[in-house]
Amino acid sequence: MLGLSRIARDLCPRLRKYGPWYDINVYSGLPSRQECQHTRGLLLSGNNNHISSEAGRDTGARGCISNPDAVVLNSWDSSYTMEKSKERTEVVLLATGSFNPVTVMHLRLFELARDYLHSTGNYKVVKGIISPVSDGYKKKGLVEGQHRLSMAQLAAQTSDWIKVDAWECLKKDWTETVAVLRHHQQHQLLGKNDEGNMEKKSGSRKGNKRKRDSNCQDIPDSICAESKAVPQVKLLCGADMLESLGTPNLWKPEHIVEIVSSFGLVCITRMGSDARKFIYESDILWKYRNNIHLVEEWITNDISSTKVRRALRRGMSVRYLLPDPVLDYIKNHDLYSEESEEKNSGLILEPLMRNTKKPQ
Ligand SMILES: Nc1ncnc2c1ncn2[C@@H]1O[C@H](COP(=O)(O)OP(=O)(O)OP(=O)(O)O)[C@@H](O)[C@H]1O
Ligand SMILES: O=C(O)c1ccc[n+]([C@@H]2O[C@H](COP(=O)([O-])O)[C@@H](O)[C@H]2O)c1
Repeated sequence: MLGLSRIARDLCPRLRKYGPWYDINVYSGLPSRQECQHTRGLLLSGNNNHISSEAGRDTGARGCISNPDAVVLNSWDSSYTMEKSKERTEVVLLATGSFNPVTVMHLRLFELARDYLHSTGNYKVVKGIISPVSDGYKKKGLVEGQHRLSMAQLAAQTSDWIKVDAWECLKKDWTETVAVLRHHQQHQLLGKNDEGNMEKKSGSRKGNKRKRDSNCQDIPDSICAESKAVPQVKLLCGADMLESLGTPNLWKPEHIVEIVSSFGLVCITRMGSDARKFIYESDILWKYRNNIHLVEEWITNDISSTKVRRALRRGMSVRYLLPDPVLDYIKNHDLYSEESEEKNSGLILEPLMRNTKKPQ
């Protein structure tokens, strides 16, 4: 802890020579991510240390601790620095849901979110993750996780940046979404550190991938090897999922706070849901509204998995609503029928079950 404060103090004069806008002010506690939107610079720490140290008092800029546990320098005057460094905060978009089955609209969510984030000039989306929910979610009509995973994988084959992750889906028990976000954020953190360690071991810096930051020229190698900020994982959802945050006993209030304060949401509008109104009417969401990106889908498209399953049960065509390989998979495995729709019938959805359990 003290070592980190010392490093921060040490770096301050070095950075200041690049301009008066830099100041390092390492806060205790977790600021919301919107305070860290333009993160870049030095990754100083892992683990659960919330560091409290002041290393300068010039007006203008500050560094902050962003979850999970990375200390980064960021600029107060973002527009100036953006122009100067052309660096944008890297983002990983995580979509959770049943994907029962995955539809083309699920893939569209990623494209819409990426376009929007790029258009702000502040973000660079580096990856999209589809994380189908576990069978333990116990939603009515939920077919086996292995099938939902396979279909999602077939759908994602058409994209070079959207991937499917099986971690959540293959667990026997249902995992709360905040834990899925934490898992993927941790994965990003470890990934970056591994990359740094590999470079240190091999002594090489390949191509442009890990180019040394020019602000970092005379900073010790041991720190600069980890100089790229860790991508932020943000939850990607449709407006109906956002509205589900208001369903009594479905989401834990502290999880909602963590999702919107520490991670952030990218929400795509959807017919039948009024996300703006919902945010306005929720004190928690309103407080963190700067960390909720609402993306208008102008080419409205109300494809839903429920409607697709209904059409399949009735022998109606769903071609062009799902990628062809997904359609073939459904046919080959005879996936959706009246019988499959009765799966979990009469069971209580796992989150409701957990949140309404009476204390012993
Ligand atoms: N047409 C759509 N517009 C906006 N968001 C959508 C749309 N379809 C799905 N989503 C979003 O995709 C995510 C995963 O959704 P999910 O797997 O529940 O599919 P779904 O089509 O909403 O299913 P269902 O019809 O059973 O509710 C959720 O965040 C959901 O809001
Ligand atoms: O984390 C929670 O408390 C929580 C409560 C309810 C639902 N979720 C997640 O929200 C998603 C909802 O998917 P779906 O298909 O029911 O719309 C799914 O990924 C669930 O795990 C998450």
